[in-house]
Amino acid sequence: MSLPGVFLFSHYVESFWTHAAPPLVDWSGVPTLVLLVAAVMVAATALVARAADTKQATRLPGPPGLPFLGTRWLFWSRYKMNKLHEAYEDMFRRYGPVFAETTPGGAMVVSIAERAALDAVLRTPAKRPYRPPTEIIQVYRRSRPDRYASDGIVNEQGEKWFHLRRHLTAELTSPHTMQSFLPELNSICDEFLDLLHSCRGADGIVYGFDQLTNRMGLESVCGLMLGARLGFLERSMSGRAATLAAAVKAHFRAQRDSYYGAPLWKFAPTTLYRTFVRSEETIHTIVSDLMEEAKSRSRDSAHDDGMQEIFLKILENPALDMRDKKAAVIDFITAGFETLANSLVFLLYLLSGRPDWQERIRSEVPCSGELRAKEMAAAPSIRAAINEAFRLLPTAPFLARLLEAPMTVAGHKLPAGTFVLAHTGAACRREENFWRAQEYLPERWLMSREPHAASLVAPFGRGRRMCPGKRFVELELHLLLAKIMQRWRVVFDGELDIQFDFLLSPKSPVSLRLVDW
Ligand code: HEM
Repeated sequence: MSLPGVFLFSHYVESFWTHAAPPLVDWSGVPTLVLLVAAVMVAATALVARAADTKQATRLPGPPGLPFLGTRWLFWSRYKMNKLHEAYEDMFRRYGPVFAETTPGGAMVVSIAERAALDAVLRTPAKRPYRPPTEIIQVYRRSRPDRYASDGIVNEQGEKWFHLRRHLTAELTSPHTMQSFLPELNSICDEFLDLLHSCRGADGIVYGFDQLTNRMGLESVCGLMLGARLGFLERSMSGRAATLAAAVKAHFRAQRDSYYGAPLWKFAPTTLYRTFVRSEETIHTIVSDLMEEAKSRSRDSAHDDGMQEIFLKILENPALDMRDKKAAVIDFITAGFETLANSLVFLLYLLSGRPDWQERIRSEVPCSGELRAKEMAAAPSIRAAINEAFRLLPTAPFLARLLEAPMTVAGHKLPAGTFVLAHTGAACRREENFWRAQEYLPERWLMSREPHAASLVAPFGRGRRMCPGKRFVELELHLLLAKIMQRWRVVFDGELDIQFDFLLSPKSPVSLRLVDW
């Protein structure tokens, strides 16, 4: 989720609220006027800060911070919250490849897009890497000990995180599990193509392509985690799938707004906090139902196929609390399905500008039928196309870390505990790191031209907190691309509008054209 998106996390405040106490005072009686006054003050200070923008000197370059607001005022005035990727590009232009923001609490957040500094931060081996958690998730989950025994694998730290990671991800990251899931994955991809076919107009245009890819993401990640097919790819989707997809979207947006917006949700049950709670509860209810259904199916039939493996291993693991098992399935599904769907849209969008590379892929894959490891290994152009899409347009464009030890970055000494955003996506688009860096050139992965800083491409993160879904995603994207190219060439008219929903996402609805060869 990270996923910075998922994984751009707010500053960690350890004992923000106690576990048992309700997180929020009920301020329903507080006059709206107080909030209005606060908003006016915020706007006024933002204006003052703009005037001060050029005057302030900080140890690291960066925009000036204000008391109680830090540098967040920028995201309420100069920049748009749903275009944060552009905001960071602009700040790198203004302040250089290493600059600092400040949180409303006064903590420093250092953004890095410089190669040597990124290597220093991401290559430092850490046994329990600390990725700052999303505060709103943490606050909510700690207020519900009936449902959550921990903050979950995505947000937990230290030994608790290590325990969850060890017991929850061994199956998911194993090549053996992925190989046994391959036949099922082939059939999920085939069904997705049938759905695309049935939604295509006479001109080949598929309207709402992004929503269909979300359904594919749900079907495959739920299939992987719950060991059962759930019907998200049937022609008319159940209300449940649509509700789950909408809840996950709301969940990500609320995380983004809780981090970059006014932190009023910490003091009153604002609309933002209520929206977040609603989305988390909707996801919890639906996933609980899905788990119950999957459990009764596995009781009724003796499965020993690849599909059942992950779910049953998690369910049967005595080292895990039942609440952690449920939270894990929720976290895997929320971390997995939209990241996968967005990555597919970005990949096809970028490839639409390279009809020659589409032809090349088509010439390397068999005309039809199930794809096995052998056929996949024989199509290097597919891997190159995927690598290049992850380089140029990763759905998770930066990674969040807390430095474990003091470090010198671009000549500045950062103390242990500094919150760092490693902008691998921005670094990959810099000319000093890649030859013709702004262009989609899959060929660079088959015959590299200097500069070629391959280590900067980190769409799934780095080190021990790296995405456990990587192997699965790479397999699925490979299959999907091969199968789509077997059948159609992809045409995209115009530019794709991209926004920041705590992940880089295509602005919905997306239309693209699937043209028969
Ligand atoms: C294209 C798809 C995906 C992308 C781009 C992606 C990206 C990421 C990134 C960047 C991180 C943070 C890594 C770090 O901080 O070093 C992460 C973590 C994570 N991802 Fe993914 N992910 C994807 C799909 C999935 C899937 C399919 C699953 C589950 C089946 C998943 C589950 C997780 C979990 C549980 C974590 C937290 C791991 C931890 O903190 O130990 N992701 N992902």
